[in-house]
Amino acid sequence: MIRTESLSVHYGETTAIREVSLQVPEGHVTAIVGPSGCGKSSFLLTLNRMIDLIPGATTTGRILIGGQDIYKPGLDTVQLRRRVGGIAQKPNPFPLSIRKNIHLVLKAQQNRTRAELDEITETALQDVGLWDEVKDRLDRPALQLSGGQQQRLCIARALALKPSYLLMDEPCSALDPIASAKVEGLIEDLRRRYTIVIVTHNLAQARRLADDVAVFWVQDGSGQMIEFGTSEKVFSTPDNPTSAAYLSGIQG
Ligand SMILES: Nc1ncnc2c1ncn2[C@@H]1O[C@H](COP(=O)(O)OP(=O)(O)OP(=O)(O)O)[C@@H](O)[C@H]1O
Repeated sequence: MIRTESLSVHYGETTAIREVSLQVPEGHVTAIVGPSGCGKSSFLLTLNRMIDLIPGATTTGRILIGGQDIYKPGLDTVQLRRRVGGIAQKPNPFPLSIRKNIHLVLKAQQNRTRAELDEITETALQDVGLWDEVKDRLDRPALQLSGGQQQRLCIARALALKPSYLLMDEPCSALDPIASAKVEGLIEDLRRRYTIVIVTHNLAQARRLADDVAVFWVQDGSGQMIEFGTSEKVFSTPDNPTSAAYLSGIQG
């Protein structure tokens, strides 16, 4: 389970998100929705401490993942990021071959034979439904793949590290509708095997994919969570009038 307790993110003097407390149960897909600038990406960046890499960014509050406080002093952030994988908005394969994209992330951490690396690569590519499309061109540049294939390769690269949690920041927004539907279908396949937090502007997608939905909104100058519940509850009978208007497409 991922659990945030009164989590705030500050960029210098500005508070981007204020006191967000939510729980993501094991095996669930939780969608974070809300208008631009309400702190969705900032929230996601805290969950594998990628926010540490942004100059001037600080966090307060607590985050527990699998019961462990991920901000406790001395925590190994490399290990954390293996366990909590991130998928970016724009596909970002390394400018290397398809095979090397996966070998590289594995090699960085442990000694494996080439045969073992190839086996993990095949499994990861099969997991994202890409194996049949690329098995005859594994040594060709990853950048020659279509956008949707590149995004699935990036998901395969994350899966090769055997994470338990996946963070996805608008993983379909840079893709055309067909590629987007494929990636969405893939997320559907990954659910239950992984605990997923996905940021999306696509409310229909949130409704289709998510078990739980959190609505973020800027209030008093900072992003806050104004609604949280099961997808069914949030989309049918939201408690907060602002999120009700947003979810019905009237506002935002
Ligand atoms: N590196 C940064 N330095 C300073 N302010 C930042 C930085 N990154 C984000 N912010 C500010 O923090 C607030 C939240 O931004 P964030 O990107 O988390 O929102 P978002 O909901 O993900 O937006 P979008 O949907 O447009 O991606 C915004 O006011 C933004 O300008």
